[in-house]
Amino acid sequence: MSANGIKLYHPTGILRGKVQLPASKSESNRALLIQALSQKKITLHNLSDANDTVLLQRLLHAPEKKINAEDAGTVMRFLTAYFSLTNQSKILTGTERMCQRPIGILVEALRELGAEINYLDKEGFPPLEILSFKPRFSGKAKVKLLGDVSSQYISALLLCAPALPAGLELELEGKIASRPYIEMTLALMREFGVKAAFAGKRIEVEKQNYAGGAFAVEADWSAASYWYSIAAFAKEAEILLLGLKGNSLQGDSRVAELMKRFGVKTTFLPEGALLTKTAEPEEKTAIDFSDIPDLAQTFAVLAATKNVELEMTGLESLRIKETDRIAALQTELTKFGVALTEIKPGAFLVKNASNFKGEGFESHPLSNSKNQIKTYHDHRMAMAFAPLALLQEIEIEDPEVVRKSYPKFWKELRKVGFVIAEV
Ligand SMILES: O=C(O)C1=C[C@@H](OP(=O)(O)O)[C@@H](O)[C@H](O)C1
Ligand SMILES: C=C(OP(=O)(O)O)C(=O)O
Repeated sequence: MSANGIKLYHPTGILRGKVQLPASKSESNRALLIQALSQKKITLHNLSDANDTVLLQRLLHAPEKKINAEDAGTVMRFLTAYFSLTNQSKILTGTERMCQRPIGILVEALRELGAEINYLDKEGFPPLEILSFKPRFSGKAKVKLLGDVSSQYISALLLCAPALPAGLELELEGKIASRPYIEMTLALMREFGVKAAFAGKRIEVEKQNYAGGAFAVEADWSAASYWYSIAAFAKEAEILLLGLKGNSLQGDSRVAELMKRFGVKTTFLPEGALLTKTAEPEEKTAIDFSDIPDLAQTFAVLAATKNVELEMTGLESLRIKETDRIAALQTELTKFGVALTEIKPGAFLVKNASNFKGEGFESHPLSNSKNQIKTYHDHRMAMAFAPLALLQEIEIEDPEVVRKSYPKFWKELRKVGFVIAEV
């Protein structure tokens, strides 16, 4: 699909079928980094087909000096640590947006460890020139860094830590954002025989070698969230998300419990997770997104158009993702008469002024002039708004954007009856 835009709708609102999810890009990218750092043979099964993963796999072993991480945050941050600490001289850049996403906290930590890194444009942002690594610590390296901007800096350092001459001790300062992603990193390290101690705000990793072995990447829970939203919007839904398991390394698996409040039930079957629409949403609820930032857009759009008053906290990191997700949501939700209002720093209230009760598609205030969704180079904008096609025909700009995490998204929508055409 290489259209400027697509229009989509669902003729019946009744959804039954089996759906394929992508494999987790977060797990895939950690596993790929561990594989590159291990001297033993590591076999990875079910790697994600997300562009973020395909890209990392290629760039880890690319002979070129100039490396382009495109719009992939984990790729940019993981490779910065990897090239620095394995002493590979590289120039690391990305899209225009990537060059506006901060990386100073990670670069500072790497410099303290002994990496020579220069900023090629703006201080604190890509592009970077990575020159050399001369360890500055004779014993265990100790670094303090802020934990409230991006957990990807912490994961990047942890993944490379076992290869440092005498291990690493990280002391996290401030709030720890996206904590489940740090836990996922440590779990993946453990999977390959590397132990770490995470107590309070201190994480310690001794010098160790990654063991060989095999690992199968789980299905992606962040991607699953759009299907939950689809189930909530449907008149009737029974959707089987193939391969999705309850006991997951991914923090975003919390979507299963949270979506009960929006009337979607999950039943774990041997084949995957069965989503069933059982009720209409609660009228008012609150969710803290500090641990689950990638779910924020899913819930904001769902609450907004289902007339749920939703208090969203822990949104501090949303302005430095693929786009300023707060601004993007505010602009697009206004089209539905919904305000996303800041009530204190990092906290927002979703409130629908149009009194729509979510009862049916004809009565929805979404009028033809308002049904064009802009996506701002952000895959999650496209996927979070797509379920609105169950209410009325909508247009989504730049459908290709989903390739970052879920290239087959539109194909899977078609399988359960969505009608999609290029515009
Ligand atoms: O480590 C990871 O795989 C990720 C961590 C999170 O980023 P932050 O730690 O920057 O919030 C998340 O938003 C991103 O999609 C993936
Ligand atoms: C924020 C995301 O990705 P990244 O930070 O890795 O670009 C995301 O996938 O929503």
